[in-house]
Amino acid sequence: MTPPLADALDGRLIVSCQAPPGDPMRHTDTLVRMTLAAQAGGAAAVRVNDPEVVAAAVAAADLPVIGLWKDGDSGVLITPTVRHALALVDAGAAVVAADATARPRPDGSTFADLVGAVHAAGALVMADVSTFDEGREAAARGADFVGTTLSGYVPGSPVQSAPDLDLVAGLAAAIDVPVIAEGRIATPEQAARALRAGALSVVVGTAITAPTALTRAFASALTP
Ligand SMILES: CC(=O)N[C@H](C=O)[C@@H](O)[C@H](O)[C@H](O)COP(=O)(O)O
Repeated sequence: MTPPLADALDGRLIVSCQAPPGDPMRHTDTLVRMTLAAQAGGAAAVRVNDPEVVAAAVAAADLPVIGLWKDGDSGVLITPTVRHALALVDAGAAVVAADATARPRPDGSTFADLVGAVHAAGALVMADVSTFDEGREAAARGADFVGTTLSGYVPGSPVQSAPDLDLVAGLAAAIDVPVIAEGRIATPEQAARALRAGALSVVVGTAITAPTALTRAFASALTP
């Protein structure tokens, strides 16, 4: 069944308002300001890391918040356990984004366990996958959205500088669950192409909300 939230996301942009550890932008008020800027610019939703930032974004903005909680040093990092997922629901996330790759989760739970817990708590789940098989499996396990977030970041998926629009198209043709294109979408044209490939909506992070990474790209291009 398609959730009503899918109607609000259909054909629209989701902005990922995150900053990596150690980045000067990793500051709750700053990330809330990014969220408000995304809202002012016409985003349909935001994707936000950490329960504290999720709660602050939910309080400040009038947009659905897709929450994730990146934790750990290796393996499954994006919302690795049921405890992390439920903390995001408590913080007000409309959707919990979680790693749905085939790798073991640190609490021994399955992705289906996480889906069941989040649904029971009243929120939806976005499965972050790296391959076609993972996307199909996540849909079968009850994910409400499947995102191509982890393609290129997990062994077994193709490393490339462009977005993985083949994965978007393959999943969109094969599963009933809406597909969200995410990862390395760097221009408005690429975002539009992702929709034409079959995505319900498109997440853009670095190209909009990462001044440190963007500055680094310009600065290094000027270095002889
Ligand atoms: C792989 C991983 O951990 N991705 C994270 C997921 O939340 C974020 O670091 C990305 O910025 C996000 O997916 C948006 O992608 P891009 O910044 O390429 O537009």
